[in-house]
Amino acid sequence: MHTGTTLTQFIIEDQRHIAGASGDFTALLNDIVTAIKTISNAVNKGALIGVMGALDTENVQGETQKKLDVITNEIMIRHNEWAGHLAGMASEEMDDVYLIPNRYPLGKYLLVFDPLDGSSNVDINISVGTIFSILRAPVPGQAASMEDFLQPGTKQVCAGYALYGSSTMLVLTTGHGVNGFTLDRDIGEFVLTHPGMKIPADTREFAINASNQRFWEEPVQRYVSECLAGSTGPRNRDFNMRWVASMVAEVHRILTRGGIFMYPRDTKDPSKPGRLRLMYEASPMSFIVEQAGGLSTTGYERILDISPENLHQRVPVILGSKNEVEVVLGYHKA
Ligand SMILES: O=P(O)(O)OC[C@H]1O[C@](O)(COP(=O)(O)O)[C@@H](O)[C@@H]1O
Ligand SMILES: [Mg+2]
Ligand SMILES: [Mg+2]
Repeated sequence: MHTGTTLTQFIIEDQRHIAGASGDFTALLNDIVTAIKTISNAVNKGALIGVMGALDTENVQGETQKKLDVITNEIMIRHNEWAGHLAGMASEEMDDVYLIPNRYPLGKYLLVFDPLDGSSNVDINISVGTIFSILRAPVPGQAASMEDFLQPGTKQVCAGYALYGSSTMLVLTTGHGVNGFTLDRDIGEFVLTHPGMKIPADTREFAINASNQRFWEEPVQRYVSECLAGSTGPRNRDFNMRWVASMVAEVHRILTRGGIFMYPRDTKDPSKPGRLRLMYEASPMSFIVEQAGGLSTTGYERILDISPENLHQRVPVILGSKNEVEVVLGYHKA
């Protein structure tokens, strides 16, 4: 598909090759895209419309919610609940499954999302995003239970993220590679600008929150200290470091120029095997990274193979350039 193609045209063409495609998926994605455009406007307007700052409420993870965490969650719900494509929704900002109101028909898909990723950055005007994953409802047309959502990442029909940065971009996969679109506000359409995104296999750029160093396991301690030793150490080359504290921005950088992103298991809070959530952060990002030729692991297993036990389960995440992730994997096996 040539650059300049709109996202709507792209998806229609993509789905044309799927036998028995009913158009439901295309319509669902269209609703998600409308929600993302609405979120992009709200994030972009920021203080102008009084959406900066925190609320005195906490989400199920015990995190203080930002106003925009709740506003973006509402926008995703309102744009996706009515059209009859979904049997249920789940989100970082909602304890349980969101049941589609009786007045709307039920569909054959499930939508899981992180409405605002990187929310610690929203008040300081650093890139944030939205992450989403689409699964099939085990029983189409029937209200989904929590168990219906607990499917391994390999079962995803589609995964994507929106990045609200200097430009608003949408990057997604339906299992046929990864494509990036940029929002042209003049025509109100996402336009294909980054066809067939591929992660370079090698990199000299790592991303990790170094303030957690004393809690890391030995394999990660070793990997990071060797990167820091650079050309004076066993890796014989210098490395650069980045940490944006928005997973969407980190993954987008890696899709664009390579790199390795790590939020590994640490001993900071033994009850938490990681910081990032499987269903609406690690799984969709792993589908995208693998479709772009990268690797995504906990250090011990492929993230897409994990069978979820609950909606808000956390996992360690190590993803990015294939050859570099394999170095870290090797240290976990050593
Ligand atoms: O604050 P830390 O430890 O640097 O963690 C940053 C990580 O937390 C997150 O912000 C968590 O996501 P949410 O903002 O959606 O809760 C990730 O985007 C990011 O990679
Ligand atoms: Mg997040
Ligand atoms: Mg979030």
